[in-house]
Amino acid sequence: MRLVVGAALVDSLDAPTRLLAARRSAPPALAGRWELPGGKVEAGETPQQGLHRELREELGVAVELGEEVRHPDGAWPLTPELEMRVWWAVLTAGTPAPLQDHDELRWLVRGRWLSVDWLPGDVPLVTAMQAL
Ligand SMILES: Nc1nc2c([nH]c(=O)n2[C@H]2C[C@H](O)[C@@H](COP(=O)(O)OP(=O)(O)OP(=O)(O)O)O2)c(=O)[nH]1
Repeated sequence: MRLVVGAALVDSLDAPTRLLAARRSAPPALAGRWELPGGKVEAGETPQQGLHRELREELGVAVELGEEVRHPDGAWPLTPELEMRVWWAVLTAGTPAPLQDHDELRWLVRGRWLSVDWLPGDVPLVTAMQAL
């Protein structure tokens, strides 16, 4: 099982109102669907280190991580081969730009966090986040 890490990038850790969604540009099977920015953890990295690296590469930003958005079993199942862990995050430097892997970014207002076409594995996750 390969671990994917994602950021629930919001405007405030205490009272989040806006959530950043990113639209994938590749591969063809996933292009056009929305996800949380992030990616696969590499050998020798902690999940948090991998998440900081992915956010720097994909969006050109630095963040502060908050609490983990926990799944009761430890990680959110994505596919038979992939599972994801997610942390709340706020920007500390930079403005997110679709530098890599994405062709559009969108801040979603709370109450409308499910208004984009998320990758299927993200729907239960974003539903749980919005209910917190
Ligand atoms: N980043 C991210 N990936 C997700 C989410 N939901 C979801 O099903 N995935 C899937 C899509 C991909 O199959 C996988 C993440 O792989 P990726 O291709 O983004 O990883 P990566 O940037 O490390 O790229 P690579 O090493 O595969 O080239 O997880 C999500 O919310 N965020």
